[in-house]
Amino acid sequence: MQPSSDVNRRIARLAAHLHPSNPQMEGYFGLRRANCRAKGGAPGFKVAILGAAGGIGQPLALLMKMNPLVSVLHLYDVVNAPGVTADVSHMDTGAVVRGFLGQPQLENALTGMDLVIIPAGVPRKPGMTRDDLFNINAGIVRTLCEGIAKCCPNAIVNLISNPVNSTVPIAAEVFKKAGTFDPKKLLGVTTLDVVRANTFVAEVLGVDPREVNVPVVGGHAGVTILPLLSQVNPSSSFTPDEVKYLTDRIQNGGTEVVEAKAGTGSATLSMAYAAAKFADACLRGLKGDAGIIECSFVTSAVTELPFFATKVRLGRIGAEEIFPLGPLNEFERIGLEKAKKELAESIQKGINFIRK
Ligand SMILES: NC(=O)c1ccc[n+]([C@@H]2O[C@H](COP(=O)([O-])OP(=O)(O)OC[C@H]3O[C@@H](n4cnc5c(N)ncnc54)[C@H](O)[C@@H]3O)[C@@H](O)[C@H]2O)c1
Ligand SMILES: O=C(O)C[C@H](O)C(=O)O
Repeated sequence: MQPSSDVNRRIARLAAHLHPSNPQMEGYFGLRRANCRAKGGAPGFKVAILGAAGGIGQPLALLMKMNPLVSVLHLYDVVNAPGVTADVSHMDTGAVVRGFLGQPQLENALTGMDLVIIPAGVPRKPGMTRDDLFNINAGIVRTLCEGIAKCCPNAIVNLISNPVNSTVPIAAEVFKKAGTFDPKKLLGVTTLDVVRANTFVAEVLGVDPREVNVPVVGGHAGVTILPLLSQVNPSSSFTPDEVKYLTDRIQNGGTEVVEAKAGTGSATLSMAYAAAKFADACLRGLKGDAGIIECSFVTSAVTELPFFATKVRLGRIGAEEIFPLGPLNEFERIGLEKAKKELAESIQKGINFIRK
């Protein structure tokens, strides 16, 4: 009799021939080498990226594989998941990586996850608004959220797919229909607006962007992106021309990238950075770290709208506290009214997509 470890090794070798590059893929029948490896024993969280083979998904997978709070990383896409999974899984960091390809593997990708990050969907081309993506992305987000409701209803969801002002209401309606909606756990990712605001404000002030924090409230499209320059930390003053320049640039930062990429997509690298920063904040909150505050588009009573982005405190159960807008100046009050008008329509459009 051969010892069973020898037999297993032979089976693994044979399987590697048949399935040479995909030992981490769902459906691989040999030994799961990555799953078998000792991982240094660090406890961590299970994170899934849906749309992991895309422009955002790939660098985000890389950044999440580098996050020491992640113990298991599931990479799901309808195309190219095996290649991205094989590639990322060779990084010598702690997280175990597994790949999942196509709808039949969605449930296994989601089961047991603590955090699900969704960058699945089509990006803009020059001349398009984010709302022009609604027809394709709304259906994608609905399907993925139905999977979350079924397989990991307690997971925190970070929703990146545009138009965020509508996809977050879509996700909320899907979860309500399934009876799993927890408003604290559904977070629209607006971190890129804050990242851009910090960068552009730091340029104007001539300081290091890491020392600047600009609250950006409202939503994630055009005039709904409302930077509160009167509340910049550290406290700073701007001329009216600077306020106008900065507000326009922050509101149109996405379009600036879409135009520069000239038809090949929208922000992917800065977005992956922003998504990884936000996901890390969520994980630190889950772990019990205190004082984690980020802006996010969430279910909110801060205005009369059902969803709104403001600063939130992230904790063990998600967005545990939602902060009010704080004092606004006249320019910001006018901006807020414009933002609310557009937001109301985008939110309703998302709700109607599921209810009607
Ligand atoms: N919230 C933000 O700040 C922000 C910033 C940048 C981009 N975005 C949005 O993120 C989305 C993705 O952008 P990108 O540049 O990565 O696009 P991309 O086309 O490069 O990648 C999208 C990925 O989603 C996958 N996908 C499509 N349908 C899917 C499904 N049903 N299930 C799983 N995966 C699916 C595609 O196969 C692709 O790999 C776009 O909607 C874009 O507008 C949001
Ligand atoms: O602008 C886009 O379409 C992508 C994203 O929302 C962004 O702000 O970069």
